[in-house]
Amino acid sequence: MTIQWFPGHMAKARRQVTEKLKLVDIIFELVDARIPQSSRNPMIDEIIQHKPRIVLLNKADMADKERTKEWISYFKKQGIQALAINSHAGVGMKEITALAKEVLAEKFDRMKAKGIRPRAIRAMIVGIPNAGKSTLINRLAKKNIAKTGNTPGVTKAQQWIKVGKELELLDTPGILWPKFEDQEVGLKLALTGAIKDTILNLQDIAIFGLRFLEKEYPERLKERYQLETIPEDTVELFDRIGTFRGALSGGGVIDYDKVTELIIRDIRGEKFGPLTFEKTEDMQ
Ligand SMILES: Nc1nc2c(ncn2[C@@H]2O[C@H](COP(=O)(O)OP(=O)(O)OP(=O)(O)O)[C@@H](O)[C@H]2O)c(=O)[nH]1
Repeated sequence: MTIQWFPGHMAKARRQVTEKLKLVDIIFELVDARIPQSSRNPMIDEIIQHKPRIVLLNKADMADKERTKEWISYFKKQGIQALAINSHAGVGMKEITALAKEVLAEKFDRMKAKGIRPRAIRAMIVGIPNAGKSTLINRLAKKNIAKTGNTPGVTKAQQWIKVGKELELLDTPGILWPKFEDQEVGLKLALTGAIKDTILNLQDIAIFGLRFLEKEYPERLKERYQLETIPEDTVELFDRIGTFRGALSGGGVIDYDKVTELIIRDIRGEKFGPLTFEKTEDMQ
């Protein structure tokens, strides 16, 4: 969450994923279901080459269910299987193995036809910081962390986590960078807590959040702050929210810093219900 990405870090992160690619049959690309596009690494296709993959839309509990369905169809249209999960509560865990088996069925059938003894599917999780990689690994691991240095082709002993009989997971995920140079992507990453607040102007984040709510979920915005109408003027909107929530400074005037913080906290804290900040129809 505190990573500052510089070209050197990016090259190293990429190398680490590339090195481990040959150890696994499949990549689990973990994204945040609230921002399925902005939480992806911009070079992911190039990095993982033709390795089979599944996109896991994590934190699905915090995302708009209808939009999540649309994103799953979107990925499928691109030829990528996708699944909504909640690593925190352990929802969708069994489905991960089932889907991996489905994606790899042909490869494993071919291995069987050649007389190769059946083995567990080997997988690695990759994703940007805060996507939930550790939470997912812990959830899948339970207590089944097994050290196996005898995997053919493994020079350095890798820690594999056994997930049932049919899946083995590398215990260290690949951490990749987001497309942070895009201002809107940055704002979405900040609103979902994926990047440090200090990188962006807090008021910009709050305003982006409010205008997003106004456009996509106006009733929820009105209800939360008891607004009959949503003022076009941002200062007026802040004033109305600040007055309603009593975000005042010592002298009784609106404290815009307090208003900013409470808006961001409300959005991150699901006070507007489950939200998804991007739509498949906006993809070119
Ligand atoms: N609501 C919800 N929260 C989740 C879920 N998965 C992870 N989280 C939370 O998201 C935050 C980040 O999770 P981590 O597992 O630390 O993320 P990470 O990808 O390992 O992060 P880095 O170590 O920074 O790369 C934590 O506060 C988790 O509790 C989920 O499915 N639902």
